[in-house]
Amino acid sequence: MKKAVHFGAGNIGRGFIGALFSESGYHVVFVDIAEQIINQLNEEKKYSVMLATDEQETVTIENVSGLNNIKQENEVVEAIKESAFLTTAIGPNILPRIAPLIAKGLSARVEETSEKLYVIACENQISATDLLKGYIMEHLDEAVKEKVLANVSFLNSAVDRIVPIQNNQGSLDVLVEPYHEWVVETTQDIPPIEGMKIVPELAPYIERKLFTVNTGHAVIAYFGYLANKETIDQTLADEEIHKQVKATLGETGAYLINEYNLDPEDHQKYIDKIISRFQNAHLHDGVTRVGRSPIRKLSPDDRLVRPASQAQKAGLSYTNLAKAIAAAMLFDYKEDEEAVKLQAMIKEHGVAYVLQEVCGLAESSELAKEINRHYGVLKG
Ligand SMILES: NC(=O)c1ccc[n+]([C@@H]2O[C@H](COP(=O)([O-])OP(=O)(O)OC[C@H]3O[C@@H](n4cnc5c(N)ncnc54)[C@H](O)[C@@H]3O)[C@@H](O)[C@H]2O)c1
Ligand SMILES: O=P(O)(O)OC[C@@H](O)[C@@H](O)[C@H](O)[C@H](O)CO
Repeated sequence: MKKAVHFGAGNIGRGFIGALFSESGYHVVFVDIAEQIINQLNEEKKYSVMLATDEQETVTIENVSGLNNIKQENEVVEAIKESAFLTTAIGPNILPRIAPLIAKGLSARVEETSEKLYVIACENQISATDLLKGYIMEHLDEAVKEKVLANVSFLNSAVDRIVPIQNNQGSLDVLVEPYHEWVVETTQDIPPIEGMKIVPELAPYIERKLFTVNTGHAVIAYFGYLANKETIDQTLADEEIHKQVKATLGETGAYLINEYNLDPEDHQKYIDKIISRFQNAHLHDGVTRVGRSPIRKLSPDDRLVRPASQAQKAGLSYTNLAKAIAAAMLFDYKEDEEAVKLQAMIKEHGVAYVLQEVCGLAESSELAKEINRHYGVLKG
């Protein structure tokens, strides 16, 4: 049976990418540090993916197993040697940590076979696979690098499916929204995978996805958190926040339409569809999950700062994005390591310092001034 090795047996790993490989006739080897999930995958050899709809349709995902990347390095290397695809859904910050083991696997593989391997990072980050490739290259010597570059294709991608934190401790089953989109950038002929869409240029797809789905999500999460809401759908029921989301997506929309020559009517339909996805009450998607890792979300190329600075450059409105950035800076959720770090930075050095160090915005920039103004108002 064909094999795919997937790093990260979490929500997107089991609920989306791993499921698509299994449905496409692959045996999926999940690699993770979560011992319990790995043991369960090896014992149960299957799990269910349930759709968050009234009917709760369920699909059984079979041909799965698990490996622990800390305790089973050699087995992971073997799996990399035997696989046609290597994918990740582990979080952008974790990619540098798994790179040494992937490098080891690729080194062993290219010594034995010149069969193509496709490496695809499925993270919410622009050029995540290119970044992963860079981290891997740091661990390869020159001769091996050449072979890896000849036999391994590194493909960027955009992934879209809302998978909340699961409320079923001890079970491998995953509740997911019905909608999904996986776009992979390549001009090569690659083995077909159910649900994978191939495009020659990813930029319009990933920017449209990140700056609509993830920007909208972030706005709901940060304003919802400030308003003591628990879930995304509950927050969106608040009229003021709903208006704020629409206004912010109006700003990212104007930038996207301008940048990628999108049809404004089609883009409005895309926004409406996404807002309806956020309203799915079956998901119980927490504002603290969606707002997680605020330092990552406030970085220059992510869902808030990049569309705001791009809009500013294009002479478009960015005031609602600036307000959302200010709300993100007030996310003081104690169980989120990055939120704690961000609050400590603000307390010690002030907002202007954080805008410079985290968001890459000079104090003198109009955008930084606008964010600072909103921060003052929101903080009260
Ligand atoms: N959940 C969603 O709705 C969604 C949708 C699209 C994209 N994404 C992206 O997918 C990625 C994963 O998100 P998720 O929601 O599935 O997160 P998750 O926390 O459910 O899954 C991440 C998995 O990675 C594992 N992990 C963490 N550190 C590791 C390490 N050093 N070695 C091996 N495994 C490790 C964790 O144990 C966990 O099982 C993120 O980049 C996220 O932005 C998520
Ligand atoms: O995964 P993050 O932390 O980058 O973003 C949180 C959510 O916006 C995200 O997981 C969405 O649910 C997902 O991107 C939908 O496709």
